[in-house]
Amino acid sequence: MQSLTILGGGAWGSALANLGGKKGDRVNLWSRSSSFNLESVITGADVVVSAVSMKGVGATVDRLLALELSPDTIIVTVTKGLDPASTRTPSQIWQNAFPNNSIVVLSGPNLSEEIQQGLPAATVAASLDLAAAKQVQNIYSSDIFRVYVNEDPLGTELGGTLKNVFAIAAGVCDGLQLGTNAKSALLTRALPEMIRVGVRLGARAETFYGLSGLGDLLATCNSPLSRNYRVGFGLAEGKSLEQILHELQSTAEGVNTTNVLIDLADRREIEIPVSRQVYRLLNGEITAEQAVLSLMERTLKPEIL
Ligand SMILES: NC(=O)C1=CN([C@@H]2O[C@H](COP(=O)(O)OP(=O)(O)OC[C@H]3O[C@@H](n4cnc5c(N)ncnc54)[C@H](OP(=O)(O)O)[C@@H]3O)[C@@H](O)[C@H]2O)C=CC1
Ligand SMILES: O=C(CO)COP(=O)(O)O
Repeated sequence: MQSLTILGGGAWGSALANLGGKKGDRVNLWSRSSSFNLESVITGADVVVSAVSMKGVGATVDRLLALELSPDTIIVTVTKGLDPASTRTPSQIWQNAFPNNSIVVLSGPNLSEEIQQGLPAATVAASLDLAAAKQVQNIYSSDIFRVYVNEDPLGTELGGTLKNVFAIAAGVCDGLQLGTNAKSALLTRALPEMIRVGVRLGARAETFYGLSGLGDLLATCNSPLSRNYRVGFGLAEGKSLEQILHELQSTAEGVNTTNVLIDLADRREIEIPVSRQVYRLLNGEITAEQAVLSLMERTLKPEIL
């Protein structure tokens, strides 16, 4: 029996606590409002899963740094975001803070509401330490959750993070009722945009064709269960971002990710035309219709994949 501690009792943290308990492992679900203290659930944990949203990663890392976390404890991060100050990914932040611990990224097409209903899903546990990834694979695999492993944590993490920008675009596309052809074009052009960014940041291109990239792109861009999709849909309906986020009462990481991505792409001169229109829309510079028109009127070019 293994001891598993989930940090963050939001939608995904709660689902991961349920999934983790399927094999009889001991599971602790902790959030900052918990009555029990963090030290008691960290001590002796084989695996600690960080399921907080991006804005909580820094504070959660600091809390753990103040405690004695064993170097044998595997840290799993499931956050899909980018840090606005450093543009780093959550796994990079965790690895920097805990250089002696194995860091595993768990990411894939995993809409928490479907998983809470017991519907089947698959995901990826990725780490530079393959043994640690396999340990997480064994803990989480069940008859409703199939876990693959790979050794590209950055690519795995960036797939899940960047697709949120395109989920906003997909929500716009559906909200404006642009049709199946437009949606297909959007998703197909999104993938090379994700790969372009990922490869420049050091990820492997092929990772983006897997569950954590294309898989999560398809799930999130086609489901009203996705909060990022709902942001785009609301913008197409003419709602303000403030109103949408207020109604959502939950995390839509794509809003922050878009802003950080533009910052990063500007500094590194990476061409990200779809993301740029999402950025302009989120920041009130253009309407949803103008965003579509800008993409259609771009300079004609070969189809670069
Ligand atoms: N929901 C989903 O389907 C999936 C979500 N993810 C990713 O998982 C992450 C969490 O998402 P989700 O659970 O859905 O979001 P929720 O909005 O449901 O929950 C957010 C969680 O982050 C915690 N949190 C926020 N700020 C802080 C902080 N400053 N310090 C400590 N904890 C903080 C919240 O704690 P508190 O409750 O105390 O406010 C809560 O536990 C996101 O990055 C998301 O992209 C990944 C895969 C699937
Ligand atoms: O990442 C997710 C599914 O894999 C959840 O998507 P949202 O954060 O858009 O709800």
